[in-house]
Amino acid sequence: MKLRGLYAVTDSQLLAGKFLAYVEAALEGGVTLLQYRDKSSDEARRLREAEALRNLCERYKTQLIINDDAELAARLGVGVHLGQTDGPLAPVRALLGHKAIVGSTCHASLELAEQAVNEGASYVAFGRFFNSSTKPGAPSANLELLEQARIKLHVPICAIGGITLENAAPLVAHGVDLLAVVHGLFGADSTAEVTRRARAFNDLLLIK
Ligand SMILES: Cc1ncc(COP(=O)(O)OP(=O)(O)O)c(N)n1
Ligand SMILES: Cc1nc(C(=O)O)sc1CCOP(=O)(O)O
Ligand SMILES: [Mg+2]
Repeated sequence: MKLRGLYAVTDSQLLAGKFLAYVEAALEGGVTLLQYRDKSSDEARRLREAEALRNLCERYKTQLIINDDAELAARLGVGVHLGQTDGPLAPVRALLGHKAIVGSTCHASLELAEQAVNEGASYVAFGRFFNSSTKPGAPSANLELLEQARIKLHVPICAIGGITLENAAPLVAHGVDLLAVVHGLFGADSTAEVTRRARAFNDLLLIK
């Protein structure tokens, strides 16, 4: 299966009080991957919310990815996204099996990306490409990196960090398959606007 499209990433603060309504609005507009990103240590809430997202994703035929937490991903039978400080990829690939989606943060490094692919990553994520209010301190990446990545790597390429409808087109033109977005999708003032934005991201990626 070729991974290409909008990669919606949740944010617990931004979505407080409207979590499932906004996520469903995004799914309504079309989401290829949905990442549950919750940096809290409230395990009971994390399990509850992740289960609710898995049910929603099943209804919309969207793939759920859990950020950071391979154990939770294994428990739910879904994918996982790991950063450079979230532990090694190979044992997680072994835990989740060959069909699971396992993503890896590679910042602006082709070397990290090649290593991730060798360890079994399903996609590699580069960023941040623009200023991000969600993660202002993330290291920055640029468009030239994407051209080299497109030539060297044979897995889907994900871009993240400050992506909006206004600045995403050059990323797509430089070969990005997955646009990972928090604020540019969920920082909307209505569910209707979230759905409109999701559709517009898909239009940018020429996805029906
Ligand atoms: C799609 C995607 N790309 C990058 C990240 C960042 O992962 P990481 O560096 O582990 O940082 P946290 O998100 O865990 O704070 C991501 N989550 N998703
Ligand atoms: C979670 C995350 N990781 C990043 C990286 O560069 O690795 S940037 C980022 C935040 C993405 O949120 P927004 O779309 O609101 O900028
Ligand atoms: Mg992480």
